Amino acid sequence: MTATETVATTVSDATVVIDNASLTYTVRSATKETGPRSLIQRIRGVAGVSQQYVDALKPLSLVVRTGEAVGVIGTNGSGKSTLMKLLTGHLPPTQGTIYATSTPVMLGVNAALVKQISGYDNITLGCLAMGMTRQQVEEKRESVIELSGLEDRALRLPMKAYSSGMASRLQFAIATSMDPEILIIDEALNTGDAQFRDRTAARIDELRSQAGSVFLVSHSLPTIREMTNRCIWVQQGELVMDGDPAEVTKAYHGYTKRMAQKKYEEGAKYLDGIRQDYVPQAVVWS
Ligand SMILES: Nc1ncnc2c1ncn2[C@@H]1O[C@H](COP(=O)(O)OP(=O)(O)OP(=O)(O)O)[C@@H](O)[C@H]1O
Repeated sequence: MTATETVATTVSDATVVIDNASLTYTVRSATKETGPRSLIQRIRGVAGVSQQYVDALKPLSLVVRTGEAVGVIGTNGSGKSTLMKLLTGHLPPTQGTIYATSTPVMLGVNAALVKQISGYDNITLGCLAMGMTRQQVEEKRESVIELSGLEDRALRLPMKAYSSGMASRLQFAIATSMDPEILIIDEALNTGDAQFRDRTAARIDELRSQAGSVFLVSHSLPTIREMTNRCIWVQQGELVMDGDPAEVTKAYHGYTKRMAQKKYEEGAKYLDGIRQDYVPQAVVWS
């Protein structure tokens, strides 16, 4: 990294501003010490626990503007989910600051729906949990049902009887019912069928056109190309590329292909080249 590009940030068009934010996890684990001394120390809480630090995200800055659907790619463990958790406020950054015009709504594999109650009841609960009034829930109910694409018979069943694709459909319909200004989709599309993917693509376009922003974390490069208009590549906790989805996914594929062929040295060199070309952003308020 040789230079830093200054990004003038006007409040009028930015939905998310990440200003030099990083995240280090602290992992505590039991050590393998044995013997009477270590037992006493353990009881006293002064030994037997070691602490490790994982730099999941190195300091990064990013400005996302209205109308952008940002694809987030990177190999396993590269820091994508950690970045999304910072955006939603599930984790505070170790350093730096994150600003958002409204709280991002996360639609992920773990989105909370209650397995024991029916799809219909989950619509009510989910919408209420997102802050709707009873009247707003009733007004939205039909559109949520329609977007989910689930039939009356399925919606009457407890959610524990749903396939993962059916659950994803319902999660998606509930999470987007509030027209969130910032929507984060973390791998939730992987379980859906073609019809669900088409509905999702249409809904993403709709949200973007209402001056919102969407983040889409996915390992599927065609999905990223199809559904986003900007793509960031996070690798080993670092933002290494940011740009047109076709270009970024092509470069990423160049890296993963080499690694899959066990050309590790060549892959590392290739990644270094990508890193060198990336001009990090620095946020300056104007
Ligand atoms: N709760 C945690 N405690 C400690 N380390 C963690 C925790 N969660 C993630 N990590 C570590 O942080 C790094 C980034 O993980 P993260 O889940 O953000 O990656 P990811 O890009 O989303 O991966 P994947 O594609 O596999 O979902 C990894 O090294 C991971 O081991």
